[in-house]
Amino acid sequence: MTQKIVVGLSGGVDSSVTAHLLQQQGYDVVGVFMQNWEDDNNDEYCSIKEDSMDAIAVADLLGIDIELVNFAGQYKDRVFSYFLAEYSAGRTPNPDILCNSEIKFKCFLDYAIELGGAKMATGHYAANRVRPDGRTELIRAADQSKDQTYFLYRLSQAQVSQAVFPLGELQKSQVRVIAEEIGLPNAKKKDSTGICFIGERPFRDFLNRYLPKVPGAMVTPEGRVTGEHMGLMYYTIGQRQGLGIGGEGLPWFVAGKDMDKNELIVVQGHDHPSLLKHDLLALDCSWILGELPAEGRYTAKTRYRQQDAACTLTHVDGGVALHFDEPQWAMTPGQSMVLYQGDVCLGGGIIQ
Ligand SMILES: Nc1ncnc2c1ncn2[C@@H]1O[C@H](COP(=O)(O)OP(=O)(O)OP(=O)(O)O)[C@@H](O)[C@H]1O
Repeated sequence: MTQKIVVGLSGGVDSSVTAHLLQQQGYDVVGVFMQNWEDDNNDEYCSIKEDSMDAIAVADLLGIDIELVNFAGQYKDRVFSYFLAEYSAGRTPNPDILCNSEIKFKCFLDYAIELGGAKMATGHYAANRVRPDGRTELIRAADQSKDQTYFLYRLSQAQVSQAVFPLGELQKSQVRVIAEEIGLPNAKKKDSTGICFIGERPFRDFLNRYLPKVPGAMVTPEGRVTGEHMGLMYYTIGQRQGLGIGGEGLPWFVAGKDMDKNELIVVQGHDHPSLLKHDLLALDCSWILGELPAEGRYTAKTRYRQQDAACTLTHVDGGVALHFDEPQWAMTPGQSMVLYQGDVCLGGGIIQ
């Protein structure tokens, strides 16, 4: 009997090619399109309707069944509420990471099992491999420029071991060629960008719909007032655009927030010492193999689009401390530190 596999079909190129490749491997493929966001005002920035129609067209072309499922309630409770709480606390969360561990690889996985699938697959650029001890590890994608392990670091052993990532060995250019060869209607569709529920909409307007803005002073670390900020939640460490202070000398950057005084700390110059730090504390950690990595040498990323950097890990109460060989730029509270050993993604935690 052919094995059933449930594929997350987003209407994009990657998941469409994923479904096709699994068909070729002989699986009985079922597609599922998830709706994770419901907007009451049906605005112009929301592409869910269009994406679901694309997913249906792809399923039609491939000759597979497709189910539409709504996880918007779960998304609000488990991802969006965290997103708002973090912004209120002056931090910069990454909701797409939580969406993977709480929705795509939890609600979706449960649903896939209900549908009779022994496994679930997505078009993520990542791979997994069973180790000699029987546990499954998460591996970087062959296409280093597309690798998405950073977004998957909070998956548990159970989640990683039930996932299939057919694009892990391919380059994105090969995926596009396959998409054209099989005549996918969406072969030229652009990659999605940004946080999924915000999409291309203006970020400040969106956030202000949910959180009140409290303007305050913009100050240098020495306490000199340089202007007014529009609300601390709108700014992130390392931000240069939108500060409204120009004039003489080097450009200005956000270097910190004083939540008690409602002040935004700004410094002049990309390489100002308060933006460059050797040390990092990560709490609320999650480890793919189910155990805290031993103290020692690793590499780590503190943002997605970044080469990982050499560091030394030590254990601390409730998490890990990293000391980087070279100072890292604009490490941001609320963002994730993701730890690697060679090509293996070990997990990570939230930067404090
Ligand atoms: N709305 C959705 N419904 C079902 N699966 C989804 C949905 N959004 C994303 N996924 C799954 O998660 C994978 C990674 O999502 P991501 O948002 O990174 O997509 P992407 O790289 O733009 O891929 P794609 O080209 O397939 O949209 C997708 O390839 C797909 O398998």
